[in-house]
Amino acid sequence: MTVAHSLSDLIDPTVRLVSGNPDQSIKGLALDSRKVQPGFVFAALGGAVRHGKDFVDQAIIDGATTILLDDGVDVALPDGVIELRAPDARRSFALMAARFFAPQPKVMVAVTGTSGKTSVAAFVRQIFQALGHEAAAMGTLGITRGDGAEAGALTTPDSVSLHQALTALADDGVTHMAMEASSHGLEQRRLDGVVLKAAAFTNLGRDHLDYHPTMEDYFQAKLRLFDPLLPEGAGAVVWMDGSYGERMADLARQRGHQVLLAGMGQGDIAVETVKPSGYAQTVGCTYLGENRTVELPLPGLFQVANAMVAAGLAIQAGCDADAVFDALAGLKGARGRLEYIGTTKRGGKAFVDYAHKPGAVEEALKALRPFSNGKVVIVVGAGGDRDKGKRPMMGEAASRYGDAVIITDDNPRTEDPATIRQAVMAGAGDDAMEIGDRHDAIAAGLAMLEEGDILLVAGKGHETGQEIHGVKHPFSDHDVIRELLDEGA
Ligand SMILES: CC(=O)N[C@H]1[C@@H](OP(=O)(O)OP(=O)(O)OC[C@H]2O[C@@H](n3ccc(=O)[nH]c3=O)[C@H](O)[C@@H]2O)O[C@H](CO)[C@@H](O)[C@@H]1O[C@H](C)C(=O)N[C@@H](C)C(=O)N[C@H](CCC(=O)O)C(=O)O
Ligand SMILES: Nc1ncnc2c1ncn2[C@@H]1O[C@H](COP(=O)(O)OP(=O)(O)OP(=O)(O)O)[C@@H](O)[C@H]1O
Ligand SMILES: N[C@H](CCC[C@H](N)C(=O)O)C(=O)O
Ligand SMILES: [Mg+2]
Repeated sequence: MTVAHSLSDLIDPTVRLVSGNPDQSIKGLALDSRKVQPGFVFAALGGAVRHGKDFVDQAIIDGATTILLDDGVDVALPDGVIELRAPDARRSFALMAARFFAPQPKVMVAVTGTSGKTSVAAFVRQIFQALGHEAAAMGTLGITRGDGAEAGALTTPDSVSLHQALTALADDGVTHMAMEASSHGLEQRRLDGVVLKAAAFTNLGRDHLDYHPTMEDYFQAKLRLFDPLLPEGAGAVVWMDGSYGERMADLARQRGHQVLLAGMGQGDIAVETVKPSGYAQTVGCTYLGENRTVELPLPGLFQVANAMVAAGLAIQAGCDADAVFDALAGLKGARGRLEYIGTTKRGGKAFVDYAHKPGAVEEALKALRPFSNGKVVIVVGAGGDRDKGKRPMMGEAASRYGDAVIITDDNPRTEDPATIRQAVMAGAGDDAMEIGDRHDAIAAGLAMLEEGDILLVAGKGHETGQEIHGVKHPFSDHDVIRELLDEGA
């Protein structure tokens, strides 16, 4: 439940009141002038495309009583409007949202990394649930509670929507929460003000270099989860196998966190053996030197990593380690993550996965290889209006780790689909096929399967749309495969 607050109760010490009355009653907060209502604070912030200062006049017409601005931004406000200034107004605004919408669920954890966030958050939510807690997850799949999900537009929602949602969940009895922290969300301070018990890092690989100027900037955005978001001395979990694990762990330790390391053959949670049996895996691991065996009901080595990170997060959040490791036997994969859909009449198996970056294409293909007695076919494309540099790298990973490659469209958005496909083809090599229409590409992939072969349809996972020339058409890899199998593929 939200009530009006006095402005002075909402602002952190870095905010300067330049003009106006600090006892003013605040009715709501908006980052976007189009959401302003009478009595609101409007934060006029610089964005990727525009600057909120250009919408201040409209916000005031619509009833904003208070305007929050970064220091140094040149805007003259009319008399009677309360002016707030801050060195990092985006952060101050998120902290304001946290105070405005309190309370939050009592136990919250967050995970960041290029790949694995949705899976880890889903696993932590399931572990919390198995241990008897009222739990929810927030991320790419929206807000998930029990088996139901309420879709959201972003992995990490803007700070107002996020804090409002947390409070609604807390008011509705949710005590335990697992959240995905995207690099955009961390950079844009969308999660600032969330009180975390523990946080985790999975890995860092090529993605989003349209938004972050360099890999180092991308790393620094991820680091914000450990510093400043995670309170000093709290529990951190770091998956050590990637090239950034050690550095992230060192920085987390320097910040004073209790760092739990996890990895293949290394760390406090060390995976020693993995034996696949059907689509499940028996994992032999040690936790603080003690041997454990986990029956993980999921295929793929990367899911072992995600399950171990999830276990670490739940333990760092205060759960009993024995109960946590027991709970791993009941995990279900997040929708569209290495999900088996069905078998063709000739005996080839079709999977859907959300691999839409080079490292994920590699991992997904490696994960499926043990299930194939013959070839692994991949249908894949790259998204429009996103990191262009990853396109040939995705094609390269597809042809290196797959036996046959079909390049298709995956949300070209406002770009020319053929141009995107060409960029992916450039990395995939001459043997790759190009079939723009995704339905036809999937049909061609299924038709190539013989007994024991595998088809991986990569990139869309849970998605239910294909955005072409700015228009979103209904499309689900899952449904298309099912239909084609039902029609006799
Ligand atoms: C590049 C990016 O991340 N943009 C996000 C950002 O917008 P922005 O601030 O840069 O927007 P802008 O258009 O430049 O506008 C500047 C300011 O003027 C304001 N404005 C603008 C127009 C107006 O009429 N009135 C007004 O007040 C805007 O509200 C904004 O504060 O802040 C907005 C509010 O939080 C987000 O909705 C928006 O997400 C866009 C739609 C988006 O597509 N983001 C994606 C890339 C994203 O964030 N993805 C990550 C996950 C990626 C992954 O891991 O794969 C995610 O967390 O989902
Ligand atoms: N630990 C991992 N290491 C490498 N690849 C992974 C890992 N976990 C998942 N993947 C790959 O990344 C894909 C997306 O997984 P998931 O949705 O869990 O990650 P995410 O970080 O939430 O991704 P996004 O940022 O796109 O939401 C999977 O379908 C799989 O191909
Ligand atoms: N959160 C990611 C999802 C990408 C999914 C893929 N299907 C694509 O459209 O590239 C993004 O917005 O970049
Ligand atoms: Mg995700």
